[in-house]
Amino acid sequence: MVTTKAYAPASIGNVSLGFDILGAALAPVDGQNLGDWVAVSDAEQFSLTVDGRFADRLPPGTENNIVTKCYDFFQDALATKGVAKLKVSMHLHKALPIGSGLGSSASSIVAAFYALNAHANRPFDKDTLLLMMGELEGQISGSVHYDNVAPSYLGGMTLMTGQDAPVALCLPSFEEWYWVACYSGLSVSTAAARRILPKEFDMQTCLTFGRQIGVFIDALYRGDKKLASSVMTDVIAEQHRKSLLPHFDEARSYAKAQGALAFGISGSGPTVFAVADSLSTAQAVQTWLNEHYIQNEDGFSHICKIDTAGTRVVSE
Ligand SMILES: Nc1ncnc2c1ncn2[C@@H]1O[C@H](COP(=O)(O)OP(=O)(O)O)[C@@H](O)[C@H]1O
Ligand SMILES: N[C@@H](CCOP(=O)(O)O)C(=O)O
Repeated sequence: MVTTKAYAPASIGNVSLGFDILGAALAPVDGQNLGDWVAVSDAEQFSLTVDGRFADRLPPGTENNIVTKCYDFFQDALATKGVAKLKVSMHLHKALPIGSGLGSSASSIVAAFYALNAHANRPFDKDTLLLMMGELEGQISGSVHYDNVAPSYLGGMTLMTGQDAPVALCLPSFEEWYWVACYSGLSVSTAAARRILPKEFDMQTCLTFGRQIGVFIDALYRGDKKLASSVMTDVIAEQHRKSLLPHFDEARSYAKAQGALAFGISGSGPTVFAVADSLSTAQAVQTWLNEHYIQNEDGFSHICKIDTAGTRVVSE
């Protein structure tokens, strides 16, 4: 029996300054995995099995799992191309908590499409796959956005173009930066956290948003860490979402007092992230978050670097 297994890393959507258009993939510095994996095996009949720390939080019923929806979507796309359907079963290892702000649904979606495409000898190119991933992410979160699927798939820090090809651009990132990600253990629905946002923003906010993105990209390319971190603030979502995140303001105050370069909500939360330029600062922030931000036994934190590899086929 041939099996293809793909791992897709967790990601930080928005990275504070780039609502829906900027994302970053995460790799814990201790070498642990932080992401879901999906295996595709030859089989006469489709089935989906699940395991992993957060498998019991998935909606009951195979048909309600986003991985099954990816399978259906992929088969339809093969049919449109005139390619025979795949005869496979799938297995999801659900390591990321649902509604965490770590791109949990994106991780499952990306691992599923990547494994299906690899198993089928890669009938779809990168951009076509990314469009499929975005479509499925949109089905689950209320609107199509690529800031989790793109970094999880491509690795690194990615900027969305709004085009069909290329869907996303890979940006440089600072190798020296540590990214502390702390999940509180609560669940925040991305769809609900999107519904509470205003439908329109004033001129000043639009100008700040555009200026920040422009300055950030320029600073990344010139290697100007100070300028890059100075524009990592959120003028779109944070003020509306932080009421969903107990101890958010205290966490930021502590992180900044310790010397963190930036602090914000990861995706729609409740995970928060801090950027530090030394391991000792990252560790101090992590210790505080573990003691004060985590709310229950589901919570956890990791000190990460940017995962530059993105989704990959892994062995059994
Ligand atoms: N494999 C899966 N991984 C994550 N969520 C899934 C999966 N399959 C179905 N779901 C459902 O999709 C929704 C994802 O919620 P969302 O708030 O977008 O999570 P996240 O922000 O962590 O991606 C939840 O209602 C969850 O039950
Ligand atoms: N740009 C999206 C990102 C959502 O990320 P998630 O990890 O919470 O699904 C948003 O901010 O709504």
